[in-house]
Amino acid sequence: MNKMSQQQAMITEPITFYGAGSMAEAIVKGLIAKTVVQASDITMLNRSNSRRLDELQQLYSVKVSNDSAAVPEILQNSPVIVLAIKPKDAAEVLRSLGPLLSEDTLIVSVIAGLTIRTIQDLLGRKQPVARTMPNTSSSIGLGATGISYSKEINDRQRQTVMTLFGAVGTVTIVEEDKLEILTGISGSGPAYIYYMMEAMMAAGIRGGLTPQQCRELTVQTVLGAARMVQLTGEEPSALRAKVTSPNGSTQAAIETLDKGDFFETVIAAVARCAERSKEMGAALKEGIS
Ligand SMILES: NC(=O)C1=CN([C@@H]2O[C@H](COP(=O)(O)OP(=O)(O)OC[C@H]3O[C@@H](n4cnc5c(N)ncnc54)[C@H](O)[C@@H]3O)[C@@H](O)[C@H]2O)C=CC1
Ligand SMILES: O=C(O)[C@@H]1CCC=N1
Repeated sequence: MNKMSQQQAMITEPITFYGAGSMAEAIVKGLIAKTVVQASDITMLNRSNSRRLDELQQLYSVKVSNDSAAVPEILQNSPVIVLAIKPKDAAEVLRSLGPLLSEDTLIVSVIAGLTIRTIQDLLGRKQPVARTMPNTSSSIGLGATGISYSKEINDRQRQTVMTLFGAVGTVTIVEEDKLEILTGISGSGPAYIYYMMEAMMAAGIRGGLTPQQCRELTVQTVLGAARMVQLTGEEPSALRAKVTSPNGSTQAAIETLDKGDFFETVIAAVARCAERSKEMGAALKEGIS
């Protein structure tokens, strides 16, 4: 795996986000905050929700459209199209998109499970594709994005993709068959951490702390733990050992987690996430034939 951190270059070509939901907004918010792309170069599309588009336009000064008469021309004139729709909507969108593309239009997909091969089959052409798996922390510049490229992609397009996602966090290039397990760790991962935080806060409230106190203590604890791993370079297991006094309170807590098979349960959750991504991809592939 090849890791790269933030890139400072600018993207000067128009980018269209096909789908204007949580993930598209997270990326756009991060891009605008880093001024890597001018807001006037970004267009966000959805099917019908005009209120949502108005909100995005007001927040980020981007262009927006859900006008079915105007959308084909927007797509035809966009050298970079980011697919940010749900997997269930992907087949229909890709089939209609294929005939509108130029040979070198770059397709960037954030859709879980959807393979490069299926994207090209649905488009009906061997388009340059970057299959990516970002996460919602991109909105604050702390995303972690996994990327795999189709062989049709050129160096300039690779650079555009690196700039796009490097501006909103770290980028990890992987073989395409590793993107599902990567989804299990970093694509869906924020949700597991939030779930853990929900449980810690609930425990604190049950123990008599105020919700505000629980929130502050939990957030700082998670933030501090992540930064400790990052800044010390130590393994999480070594840092855990430093918190865990023999026969102390932490050991008692870890033993309780182990009774619930915590470690293996997390591994099973990541594996099931990866498997579900594959299932979603397979369903889209089956839809072709
Ligand atoms: N939410 C997350 O944490 C992550 C999501 N993803 C991927 O991002 C993709 C989008 O997910 P979310 O943003 O969470 O979904 P969402 O439901 O918030 O957004 C989907 C957007 O697509 C639009 N859309 C649907 N059909 C359309 C059509 N025919 N034409 C134009 N627009 C259309 C919807 O109006 C909506 O704006 C999914 O494929 C998901 O796998 C990837 C990484 C993380
Ligand atoms: O839950 C999902 O399917 C998407 C993919 C990664 C995060 N959210």
